[in-house]
Amino acid sequence: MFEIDPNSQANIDQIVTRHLHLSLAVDFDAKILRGSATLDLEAISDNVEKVVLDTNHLNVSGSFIVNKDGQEQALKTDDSIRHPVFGTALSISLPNALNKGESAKVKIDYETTSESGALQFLTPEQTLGKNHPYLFTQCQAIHARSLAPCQDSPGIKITYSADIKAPNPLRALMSAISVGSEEAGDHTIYKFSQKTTMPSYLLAIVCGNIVKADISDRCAVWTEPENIDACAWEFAEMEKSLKIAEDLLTPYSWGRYDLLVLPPSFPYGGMENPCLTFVTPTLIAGDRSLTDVVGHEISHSWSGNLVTTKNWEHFWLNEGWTTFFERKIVGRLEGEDARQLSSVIGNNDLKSAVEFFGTSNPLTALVPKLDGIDPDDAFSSVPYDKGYNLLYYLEQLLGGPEVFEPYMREYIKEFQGKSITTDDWKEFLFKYFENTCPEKVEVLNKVDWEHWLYKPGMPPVENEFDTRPQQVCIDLANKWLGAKDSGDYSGFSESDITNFSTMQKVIFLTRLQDSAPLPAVLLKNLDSFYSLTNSRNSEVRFSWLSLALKSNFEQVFDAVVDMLSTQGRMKFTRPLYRLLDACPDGKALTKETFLKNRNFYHPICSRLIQRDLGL
Ligand SMILES: CCCCC/C=C\C[C@@H](O)/C=C/C=C/C=C\[C@@H](O)CCCC(=O)O
Ligand SMILES: [Zn+2]
Repeated sequence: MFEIDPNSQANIDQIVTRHLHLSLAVDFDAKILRGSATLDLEAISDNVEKVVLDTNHLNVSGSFIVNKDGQEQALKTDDSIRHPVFGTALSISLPNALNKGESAKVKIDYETTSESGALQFLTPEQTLGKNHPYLFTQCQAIHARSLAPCQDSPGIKITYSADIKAPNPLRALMSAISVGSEEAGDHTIYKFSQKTTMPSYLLAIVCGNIVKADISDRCAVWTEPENIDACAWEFAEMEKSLKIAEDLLTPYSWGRYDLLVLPPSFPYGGMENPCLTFVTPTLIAGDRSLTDVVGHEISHSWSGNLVTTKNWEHFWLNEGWTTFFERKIVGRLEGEDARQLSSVIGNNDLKSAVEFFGTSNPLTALVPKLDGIDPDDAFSSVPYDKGYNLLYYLEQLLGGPEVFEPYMREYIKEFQGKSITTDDWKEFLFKYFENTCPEKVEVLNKVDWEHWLYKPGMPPVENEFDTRPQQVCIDLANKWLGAKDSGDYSGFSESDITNFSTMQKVIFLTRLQDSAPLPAVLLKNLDSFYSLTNSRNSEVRFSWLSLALKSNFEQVFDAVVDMLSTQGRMKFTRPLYRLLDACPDGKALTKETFLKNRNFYHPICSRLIQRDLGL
């Protein structure tokens, strides 16, 4: 326990799961899933007498060995080991010890509970259509154990199959290929198969009134019928991004790439569930200006889903590489200027994360220690953008894209299907350049690895991103700061930003935030010229409301409450609650708004906001 993975109690050093079969029924009245999990296990050491699985908030009614002839024999279990963060270890005694290479099939009958953190059951009024309930899961990082008993460590890779029984007319989908369905009275049983090995955090289920719009022969958008047209239009170019990623890396190996647009409480921008990426509806801007998140999730099909972190301490290998690939796609879709702007925004996010945690906080190290720590509590932009900055720095150091991109491809080929640590990554980096350009090893030996990988705070080297594409944003911000002093706002017009991309608007507003608090008259003029409060673009609206709250501009309080009440994406909700709470007259409104919306938010989001606000 805890040797290989500080966040799992499973005995993955003795026995591993090869395949998982889930047979579950969705009960919307009881708001639980009921059925069984069957694990094909293989001993990787001698004399293995038990299998210890991760569970959290599950009711287990029985564990059985399933013999070759399908006979089930009850097994003794012990669930006395309970960890406040990592859940209940389910220790199952095997009828006879297994030696290395021997296998066993174990079935656990169970049901989830109202405390299962992976699940969010929505009432009809929390959906768009208002007619049907809805269920979706979020398993990353360690919530799969509240969906099913499993070895809930990214160091274990499994194939899986499932049959999910859902009440008509609702439809179930999973992070797998749909392989048919059968009628069962007023229910339907949907069958799934995931033949590519993957970590447990990529298990995912959705069940609701969802329909599909095809984008290409391997891509489709799924969502409620009420917004299927808007979503199909918004994401019409995802096949193009998928092809760019394939050219950059290796052929796409998961079969389908579908996109599910969830109800607004979904806590993340996107979640890279294989075959079926989950995304927030806050990406629907009406002008395809927020689709870089889709580029991020597509990139996870290689970094994270094929080459996986061995445990959550090496999460940067998932997110740093994915952010790097995401920005390569942005560069090929919209030009190098866009990649540079995206890098600048990311660096600003990194600075905010380091400031929020504190520059000496161990969680701002690229590879933090997570003993006893819930990964959700450690989550921030650090693994994304400090990871990105390291890879960008290495690309420059080693001779640019023409040298680095071939290495990227070889890295994916080397480790696909595996779970690795930072040491594995670094060892291959050196080996690759020893073999291809030995003189580069000297360059690699000069990198301050200790600081980049293990020191908290900002990186030892600041990348020089191209400031030209952001200059127009900086100039406009300076013009507004000039007006602040002169009090003359006559020189502005809405056309100042009509040609700004989303990224340029975000950089412009972030630049002004650096000079906050700004006078109310300036903010009133800014909003009236650029109609920011009513922007349909969630990133622009979020940057504007953050700037206004940092200046205690109370006229935006209603718009802030509206944004906090109509979507649950933590990237927006957590900072907005903190900023509203910091306003002299915002405290009461903060608490009132949170208490009103806490059941609207996903459990992960509610818990983290409650912690942020000290409620
Ligand atoms: C290095 C230590 C930290 C390890 C944390 C691992 C998982 C955090 C757990 O909360 C899961 C996070 C899942 C994030 C999914 C999607 C994100 O890319 C979205 C980023 C923010 C947004 O765009 O909304
Ligand atoms: Zn990601």
